[in-house]
Amino acid sequence: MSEVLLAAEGMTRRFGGLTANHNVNLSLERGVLHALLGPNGAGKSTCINMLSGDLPPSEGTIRFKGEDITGLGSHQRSKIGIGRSYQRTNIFPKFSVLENCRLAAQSRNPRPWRLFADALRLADTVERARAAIAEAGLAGREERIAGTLSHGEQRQLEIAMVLATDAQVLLLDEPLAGMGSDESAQMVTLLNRLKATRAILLVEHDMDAVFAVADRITVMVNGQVLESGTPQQIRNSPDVQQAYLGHEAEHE
Ligand SMILES: Nc1ncnc2c1ncn2[C@@H]1O[C@H](COP(=O)(O)OP(=O)(O)OP(=O)(O)O)[C@@H](O)[C@H]1O
Repeated sequence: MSEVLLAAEGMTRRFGGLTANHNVNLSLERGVLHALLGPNGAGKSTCINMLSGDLPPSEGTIRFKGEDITGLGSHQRSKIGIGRSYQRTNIFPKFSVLENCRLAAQSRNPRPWRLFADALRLADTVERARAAIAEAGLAGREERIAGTLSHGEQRQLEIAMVLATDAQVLLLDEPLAGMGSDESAQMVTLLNRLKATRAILLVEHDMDAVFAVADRITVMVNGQVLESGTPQQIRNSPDVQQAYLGHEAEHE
């Protein structure tokens, strides 16, 4: 049985006269990697920003496990299990891998200012950080200074930081950006592993990777959902082909 964790209903966002998302319906299920595709400016980042709580929708409802969370900000959403990574790497480069993840794990504690008075909670936070590091494929790198990691490892660290918050929904904004083919392949393997127990939304430009890893694909154009379906349905969709060909033609 599918378990819908996060769902957007009629989600709309206007910036002045521009409608960046119009009546978007999207649902993310546990065990499913859902990719969001679309040409530049289609509205993908706006969509992910509304799901993460970084941006309030102008209209529509966002539900987590059936409950209306439209009014919650990103910090509150992180605490209930909705985590996101950003387009640009967002780590503390001078801190170790473990410290980065411990800070992320700590951010979920209800009273972080009591942390140092509470040895048990500290141990729990470190434990969670270590587990996240291992799950993201960085075991053995705990003491490395984050800024000295390779680009690919830094993106893995970003994911480890999201995992350290105990996120059940992962909203990932271009985790493959700037990666070479070996690094991309590793990230694809990692995403495949992570989706078994979580719901993932992946915004990504690398089509090969998307088709290799996605169970479901939604294509946005001009702020609207053009098509949503299995990779096979999307690949064969005349509307999607038209949208992408049309877009490429603009750049010729
Ligand atoms: N804060 C903002 N203020 C005004 N307009 C914005 C803002 N954020 C996004 N937009 C506009 O909304 C539209 C959708 O942008 P968005 O960044 O969501 O697209 P995208 O699909 O993520 O693009 P890309 O692939 O280039 O990241 C664009 O026309 C963009 O200029």
